[in-house]
Amino acid sequence: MIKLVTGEEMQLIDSYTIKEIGIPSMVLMERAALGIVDHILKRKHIENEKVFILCGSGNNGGDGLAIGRLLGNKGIRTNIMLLSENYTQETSMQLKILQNLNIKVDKYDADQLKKYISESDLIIDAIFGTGLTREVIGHYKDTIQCVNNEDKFVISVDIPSGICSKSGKVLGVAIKANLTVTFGLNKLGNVLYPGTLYASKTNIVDIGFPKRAYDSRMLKHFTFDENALQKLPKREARSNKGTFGKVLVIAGAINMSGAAFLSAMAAYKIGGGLVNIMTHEENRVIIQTSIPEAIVTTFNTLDNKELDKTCFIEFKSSIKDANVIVIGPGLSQCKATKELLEYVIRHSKVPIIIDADGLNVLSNELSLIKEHQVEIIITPHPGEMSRLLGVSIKEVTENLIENANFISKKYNIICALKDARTIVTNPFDDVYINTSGNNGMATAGAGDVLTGIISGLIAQGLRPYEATCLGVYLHGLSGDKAKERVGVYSMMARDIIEEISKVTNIN
Ligand SMILES: NC(=O)C1=CN([C@@H]2O[C@H](COP(=O)(O)OP(=O)(O)OC[C@H]3O[C@@H](n4cnc5c(N)ncnc54)[C@H](O)[C@@H]3O)[C@@H](O)[C@H]2O)[C@@H](O)CC1
Ligand SMILES: Nc1ncnc2c1ncn2[C@@H]1O[C@H](COP(=O)(O)OP(=O)(O)O)[C@@H](O)[C@H]1O
Ligand SMILES: [K+]
Repeated sequence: MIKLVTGEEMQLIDSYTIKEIGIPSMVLMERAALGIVDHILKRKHIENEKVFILCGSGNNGGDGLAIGRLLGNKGIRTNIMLLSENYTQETSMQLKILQNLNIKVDKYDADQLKKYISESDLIIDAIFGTGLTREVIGHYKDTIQCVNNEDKFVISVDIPSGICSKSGKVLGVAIKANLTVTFGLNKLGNVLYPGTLYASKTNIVDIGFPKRAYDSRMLKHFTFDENALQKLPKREARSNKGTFGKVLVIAGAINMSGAAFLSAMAAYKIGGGLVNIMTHEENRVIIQTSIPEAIVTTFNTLDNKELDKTCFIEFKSSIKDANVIVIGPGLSQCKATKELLEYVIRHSKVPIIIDADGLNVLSNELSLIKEHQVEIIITPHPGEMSRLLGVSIKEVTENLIENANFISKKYNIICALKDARTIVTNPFDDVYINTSGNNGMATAGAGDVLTGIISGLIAQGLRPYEATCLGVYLHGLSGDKAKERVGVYSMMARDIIEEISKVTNIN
């Protein structure tokens, strides 16, 4: 698990380290500067290059001054410009050290700035870090625009200047970096859109924050890297298909068998023991032919699109047998879907994953999930979430974490809000931010695959929140493998399924 922090949280970690532990601020700053210099010195022809460092008045600017000093020591041609005059204590001390060494530091001058930018090969952005609190205006804005207008390699110190460290939003204007080197823990702003596009590649350097400084805080945001594959459920040697759980997939109205197929296939491919598909009677043959490994039970609808109630006899025993239930993919928004959903919520004793049309039906009657007895996971995309919350899609996508948090808390459920950075929340404020996946996955059916993966993980015994976070991560990773094989243009949902085995086959 990789923790992520807001600027505010990082500042608390900074001040705990400095005030409670006693590591001097200047020591941290020196290590931060050394971390950046390491990256600069890795450049192939750095000895022939010219570096230009832009510094603000806060400690991010202090890092910049220290970088300038260390590069000067290495004989690298460096120009430094300070953009303002009300320095923090540390930045004043850094400036004093540079003065003692007779290192020139320019004050802001628009013409000189343009000259330095055009002369340099590498620009170091140390204007604002985690202390940015408001819109960037005036000569700061002009400076950032000047940098962005020239095609130079830019390294941002900690976070691209102009990006909000908590939300990833651009506060007016922001540096477009080629590389961001961040300290201690990665900042949310470097991971969330649009900030992540400005940060480009992000490297984290350890500057000596003691582990206790992180552990003493309730850090709620996290992400995964490939180490998360260790969390895959263990497969006992002495086992049978019952060991790995039973998934019930309630999916597929007339002519919509595809969604049921994709969810069920994904549930099998991730290791679920047995999948029972409950689908419309019309889909029986196609489903049985396309996925003979699945058990098929069916329901029928009457002329008015209500459910033919005789199906409840078989339905009851399917629900009783299942370890996890998926409901919604391709069900359509008819009365039957509402009846099925209501029945499942009332009678299930196992976790329920509600997706697609299950969510659309739910948005007309959220009271259905108010008094649920079991864990509920919803997997909306922004359109479905906007209907659930009665707000615009823009409001959803601009505040993914807040919206996912809100619905999780209000209804006591798990929410996987799907986007290019899917967010998974629970009622206890935990926030998983997914960084796997790619734009090839913006293809019909990719969401059905995700539901199947999550259900298969729950069937094998993972707890619902853990399964949802891991499922989202593995889904993205499978998409990344599919990108390598077929590329983003040709990727189809079935390509993601095909790659699940490559992702899980780790031993
Ligand atoms: N000892 C420490 O505290 C350490 C801090 N570090 C660096 O310090 C940074 C955080 O430093 P600070 O908290 O001083 O904050 P920043 O350096 O991000 O700058 C904040 C300063 O800019 C001003 N400001 C904020 N928004 C502005 C705007 N829109 N227009 C103009 N001025 C604006 C603030 O009033 C403040 O003076 C980190 O990102 C990191 O780079 C590192 O050196 C590691 C150690
Ligand atoms: N640009 C992207 N980067 C990463 N993941 C993406 C991107 N676009 C889509 N996805 C993922 O693909 C899936 C699409 O799901 P969804 O919109 O429900 O599709 P459908 O309803 O067609 O099945 C989600 O899990 C989403 O996170
Ligand atoms: K910066």
